[in-house]
Amino acid sequence: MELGNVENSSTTLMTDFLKKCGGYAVVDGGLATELERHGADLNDPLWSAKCLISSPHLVRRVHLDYLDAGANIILSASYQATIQGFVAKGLSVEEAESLLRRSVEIACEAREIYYDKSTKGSWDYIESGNISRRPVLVAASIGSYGAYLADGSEYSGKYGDAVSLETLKDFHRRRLQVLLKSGADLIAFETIPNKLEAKACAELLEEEGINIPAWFSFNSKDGINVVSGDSILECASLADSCKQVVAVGINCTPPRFIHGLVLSIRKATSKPIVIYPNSGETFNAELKQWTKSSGVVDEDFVSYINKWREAGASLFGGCCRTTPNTIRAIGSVLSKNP
Ligand SMILES: C[S+](C)CC[C@H](N)C(=O)O
Ligand SMILES: N[C@@H](CCS)C(=O)O
Ligand SMILES: [Zn+2]
Repeated sequence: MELGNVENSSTTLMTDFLKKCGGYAVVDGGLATELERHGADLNDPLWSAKCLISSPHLVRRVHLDYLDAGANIILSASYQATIQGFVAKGLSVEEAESLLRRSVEIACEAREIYYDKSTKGSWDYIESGNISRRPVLVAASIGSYGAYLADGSEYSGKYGDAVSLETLKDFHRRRLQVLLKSGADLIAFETIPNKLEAKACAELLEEEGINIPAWFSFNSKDGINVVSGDSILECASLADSCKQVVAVGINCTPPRFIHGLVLSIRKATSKPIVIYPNSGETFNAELKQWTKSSGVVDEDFVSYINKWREAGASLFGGCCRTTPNTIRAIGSVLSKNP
C-alpha cells in the first residue's frame, strides 16, 4: 500500500469510528489493576503479561468487564509481553510469539462474547434509524522499552547512553510485526517516556509499511514535559508527522496534569487526542505496588472530563488504578453532554 493510501485508510478508520461513537469514544481502564483485584500476583518481570501464561480466562473476564462498563476500545494484555521477556522465562520464540497473538485473540473473544450477549447496552448505537452494535475496537498494546525493563523505567524515560535509536527499533521490531498480524484494529504504543522512543516507533511504522493505524501515548510527571524531560510539543509533533498515527495522547499520568498537556498537544497536531490517566497514585517499582495516599476518587477523576474535552481531547479512559466503575462514570459524563 502506498503511504498516501496508508494515511487515508488509517485516518478514515479513526474518523469513522469517532463519528459512530458520537464524536467521543470511551477507552478501557487499568487492565493490570483489575487482574490484581481478581487475585493475580503481578510481582514478576512480566507483570500483567504473566497472566497470558497463568490465567488467560481472567484477562478475558477483565476485557469483558470493561466492555460491560461501556468501553469502545479495549487494549490487549501485551503491555509488558515481549519475546525477550518470555524467552527469559524459558519459553521458545515460537511460544512467545504465539502468546503475543493470543493477547489480541483473547480481547477479540471478549468482544465476540459481549456482542453475542446482545444486551441493551451493546445495541445502543443508532445509524440512519437502524439500531446497530456499539462500535468496539481491539487495540494491541505495546508498552515502552522501560516497561520491559520491569524497574519502573517508563516513569523516568532515562535509558542511559548505551540505548540508541537502533537499540529501541530492534527491541520493538519483531513484537510489532507479530501484533500487526494478530487481528488487532489498532496498535497502541503506551507510556512512551521520551522522544527517542517515539522516533524509533515512528520510523518502524514507516519502514515496515504498516497499514494498521496506531496511537502514540506519552506519560508525564509535571504536566509540562514527558517524564524524561523531553518536550511534549516535540514528541507530539513527531507523532503528528507519522502517517500511521491516528491519535496522540497521554496515559498513566496523574489527572491533575492532563489539561495542560492536552492544550500543548493540540498546538502540535490536529489528530484526535487520547487521554487515559492513572488515579494519581505513585508506583513503587521495587515492591510493584501503588502508594495509595495521593489518588483521586472516581467522582473527582470524572469531574475533569469536560475540561479535557473542551481542551480538545476526544478519546477518554483510564490507566493504572482505574476500574470499570471509572469507565462507567466517564461514559455517563460523555453521554450527558453529547
Ligand atoms: C505501568 S507500570 C505500573 C508497569 C510495571 C512496571 N513496568 C514494572 O514491571 O515494574
Ligand atoms: N494497558 C496497561 C497500561 C499500563 S501503564 C494496563 O492497563 O495495565
Ligand atoms: Zn498505567
